[in-house]
Amino acid sequence: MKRILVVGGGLIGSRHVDAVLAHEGCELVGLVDPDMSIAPHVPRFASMKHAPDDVDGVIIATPTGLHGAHGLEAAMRGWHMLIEKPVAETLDEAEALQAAVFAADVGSLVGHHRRYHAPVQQLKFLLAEGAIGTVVAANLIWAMRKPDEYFQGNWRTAGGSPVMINLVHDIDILRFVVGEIAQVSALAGTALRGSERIESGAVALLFENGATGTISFADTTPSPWGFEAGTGENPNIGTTGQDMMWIMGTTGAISFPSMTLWGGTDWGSPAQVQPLVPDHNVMPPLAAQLDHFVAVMDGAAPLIDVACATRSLDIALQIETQLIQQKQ
Ligand SMILES: NC(=O)C1=CN([C@@H]2O[C@H](COP(=O)(O)OP(=O)(O)OC[C@H]3O[C@@H](n4cnc5c(N)ncnc54)[C@H](OP(=O)(O)O)[C@@H]3O)[C@@H](O)[C@H]2O)C=CC1
Ligand SMILES: O=C1CO[C@H](CO)[C@@H](O)[C@@H]1O
Repeated sequence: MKRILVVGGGLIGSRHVDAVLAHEGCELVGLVDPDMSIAPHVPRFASMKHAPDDVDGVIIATPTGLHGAHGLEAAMRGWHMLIEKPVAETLDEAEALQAAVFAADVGSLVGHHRRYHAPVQQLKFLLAEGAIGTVVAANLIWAMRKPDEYFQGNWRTAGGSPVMINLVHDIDILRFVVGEIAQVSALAGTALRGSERIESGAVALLFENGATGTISFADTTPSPWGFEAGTGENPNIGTTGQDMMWIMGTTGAISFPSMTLWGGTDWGSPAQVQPLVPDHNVMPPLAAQLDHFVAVMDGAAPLIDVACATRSLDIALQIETQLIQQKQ
């Protein structure tokens, strides 16, 4: 039985609390959050230093700017950690965390939970085995209308750019299924909410394997296209089941999450849909991620540790920096 502490009890932290309570291999030590009125049904601590020492693993679900400090504190106490994405706010913080995790010899996992979706894993496998030949291009959309209250009176007022909160997930799945990203070029859309925050934009990508990609993103449109809408993964976000990622290769193409596989090599006849049975999640990705965290605590290789997640952070920061520079 693994003793798990959750730090941060907001939108995602409360889902982690529920996942830990539901996991038969885990026992919830409690929740750390300065607001002692939330989650009164579980043991509560006002800060990490008030938590007991006999913790096996900590789930860090605090605002992004606190991930680095909370991760260092967890490493100093010898706790394995699952840190929400992005792994940290800056590359310096992520690198310091990487060094601390290594020095403390604790396991680390970063909450890019989309990697646990069965269709994402199937897509990675299909591309690797050449189901569409050599990948030439990947196009992705992440667009939804976030409620204005989401940005009011909290850390997201300043730090709520969809690049750091949402696109970092999309960047991570592109890295996971297509390959490492070598270069990015980004254009910012006009902000409509009257804040300095980035709200929308377009990104061009060059992968190390020579493929190119595009991302179109916005948090200001009630669009049907985005990972959450397409897969139904987030209970707070409506599901449309629409595709949001289209990948093209030398012998075919595939769209996600419908996993519609197209084949055809000749411009004289239309591409044909090929038979493919999409894989389905056997458990919610957050539960699968927790299962994997238990395995990591027992010595398994993490699917995405601090070092790997730092590469997704790096790409997100490059995009964010270009967008901010255009607004100055
Ligand atoms: N993987 C995923 O699907 C998701 C990941 N995330 C990531 O998780 C992180 C949190 O996001 P989200 O849940 O939306 O944010 P919330 O603001 O909803 O939750 C953060 C919580 O942490 C609390 N908190 C602040 N300071 C501390 C502290 N020192 N110790 C303990 N708790 C503290 C906040 O309290 P208070 O409000 O009083 O400051 C709040 O309750 C972000 O990094 C985000 O990118 C977010 C959503 C989904
Ligand atoms: O990480 C995340 C941040 O918030 C989103 C909602 O706005 C989630 O859907 C997403 O998975």
